[in-house]
Amino acid sequence: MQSSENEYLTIALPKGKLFPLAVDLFREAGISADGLTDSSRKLVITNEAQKVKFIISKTADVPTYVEYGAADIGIIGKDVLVESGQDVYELLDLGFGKCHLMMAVPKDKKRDKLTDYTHTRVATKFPHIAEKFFNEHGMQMEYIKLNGSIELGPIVGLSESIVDIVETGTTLKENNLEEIVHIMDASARLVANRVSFRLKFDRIYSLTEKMKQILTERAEGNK
Ligand SMILES: Nc1ncnc2c1ncn2[C@@H]1O[C@H](COP(=O)(O)OP(=O)(O)OP(=O)(O)O)[C@@H](O)[C@H]1O
Ligand SMILES: O=P(O)(O)OC[C@H]1O[C@H](OP(=O)(O)OP(=O)(O)O)[C@H](O)[C@@H]1O
Repeated sequence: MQSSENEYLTIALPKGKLFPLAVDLFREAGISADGLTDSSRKLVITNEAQKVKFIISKTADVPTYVEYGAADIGIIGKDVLVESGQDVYELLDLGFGKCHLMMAVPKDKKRDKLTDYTHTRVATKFPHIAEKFFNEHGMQMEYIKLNGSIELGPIVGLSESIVDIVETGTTLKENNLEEIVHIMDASARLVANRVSFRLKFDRIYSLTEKMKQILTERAEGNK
């Protein structure tokens, strides 16, 4: 017999840039809850009629809630998902939150080729992705983990380079940095806990199909 907790679909949403986009998508898919707004300080928001609970989490923690089953599904950027190394089931590329991860250096300190940076310090919020990338290029690096404003690293002499997200390129430009190598593309993903996906298959599958349909209609509307 299922426990009453299993009657709910628990959804982990990241605070920050993806939050309003994720809320819009769920609303369009027919799932919402009173108080699901940017300004709310409530961490769990329940819609009893729909048997849905939203968990509002720090961005980097969404994959953890989903892997451990504290949330059945979640929305998270591919960058954060890969960095976390967490074992979740990736259901859908949501197409928003598009950006890419890259390495950048101060414009006036560019070296001739990538391998010329071997053994230098790189500041990043994504040390695992960075290390994998540099290892693949046979480069040993020193990684300095920062939690934000990564571009400061080379400006204040903390590191020679950064590995970070670029969306419009404005932050790089305003800080006299230049992208020297593209590492990976990213966008928001719908993910599921592997056990929840089996136990709550009908609900999760029909929600995924509904979202697919919405994304297709949005894409056609943009043509
Ligand atoms: N310009 C951008 N800057 C940062 N992230 C972006 C950008 N464009 C798209 N994204 C995507 O949005 C996700 C969430 O970004 P956001 O800045 O809200 O998170 P965060 O800075 O990690 O959160 P927190 O402030 O809680 O540490 C990123 O992981 C990435 O996938
Ligand atoms: O190419 P752009 O459009 O300028 O966007 C890129 C910037 O956005 C992100 O920072 P965020 O706003 O998440 O702040 P943070 O530095 O605190 O992580 C990222 O780390 C870059 O700094």
